Amino acid sequence: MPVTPTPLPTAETPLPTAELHLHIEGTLEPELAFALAARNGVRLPYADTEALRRAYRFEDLQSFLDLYYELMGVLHTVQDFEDLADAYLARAAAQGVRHAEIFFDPQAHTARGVPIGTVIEGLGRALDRSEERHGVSTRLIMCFLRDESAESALATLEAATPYLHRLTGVGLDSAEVGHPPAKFAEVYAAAGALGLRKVAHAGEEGPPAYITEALDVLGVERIDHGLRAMEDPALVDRLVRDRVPLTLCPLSNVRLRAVAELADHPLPAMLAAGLLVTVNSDDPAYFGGYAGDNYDAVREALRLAPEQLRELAANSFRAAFLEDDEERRTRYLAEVAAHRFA
Ligand SMILES: Nc1ncnc2[nH]cnc12
Ligand SMILES: [Zn+2]
Repeated sequence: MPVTPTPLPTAETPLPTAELHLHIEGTLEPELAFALAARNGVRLPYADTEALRRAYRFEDLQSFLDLYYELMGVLHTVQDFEDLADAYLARAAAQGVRHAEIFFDPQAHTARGVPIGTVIEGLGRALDRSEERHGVSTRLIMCFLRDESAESALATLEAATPYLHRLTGVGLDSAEVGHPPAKFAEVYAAAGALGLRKVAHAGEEGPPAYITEALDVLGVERIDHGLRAMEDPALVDRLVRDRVPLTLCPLSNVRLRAVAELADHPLPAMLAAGLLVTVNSDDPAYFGGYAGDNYDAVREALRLAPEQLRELAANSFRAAFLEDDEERRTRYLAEVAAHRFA
């Protein structure tokens, strides 16, 4: 019987990373959307996957969110959510993701009559098998929709209490401008009292003051995006001093026109300022790439050096909610340090 030699790491081995800013509903590829639509008898207002892909032209965050919420109408059963998460984990693993902290938007499903238990159960099934199937460790973060009421967020946290063992933290997403973090002070305090970790989107389209408010009023430990922090030097000093991680999403920023083009992205300036920045994919099915694609794109457009890419990857593991498994964090960091680029 011939023995298959263990392949040596090749130049193509992807950089090992943690993905910390990923909306699972934003991983719904057109092919899976049509398959689930057929399975659930849902009619999509697009002729085929190509017609749907052609709709992926966004003016801003809201124009994306309109399609994002429409398309998730194909998700109904435990199996649908399991299939969605499993497909993401397979793609992420192929691009070097070793650890994924996954956002989901329960209110977008409960508003359509899908119980929160269906969502968490389905995602949980995929996450339970992720290490064995894909070699990816996972955490689950439940997001509140900031353009819904504070009462709705509180009711969502209450509805999630039977599933607390599945949740690592809470987040805040959806339309940012006009919905400042302080609106959600009560639900964040309640989540903290339940032992949940706290993150929030801030400074994607909203002003730097929303970042300050998320830190001061909500007590968040990481800022999702934080792109506009650079407009406030005192805030940058604070974020550097307190080692507050920022989960940047470069391809998302271009698609949603937060930056004109990738070459204009402030990521190199943020690294140079000493900020703990990470690279993530946000909604990869919509924005043209998964985690590894985002690393490849910034490497090329911003001419990042190997040590800068390793720094970004190391930051992702430093910023991960891995306090319950420091041994794993150390192992991942060693993998990053040992990584050699082509
Ligand atoms: N980039 C983003 N900003 C805010 N909410 C979101 N929900 C999904 N993607 C988002
Ligand atoms: Zn996001």
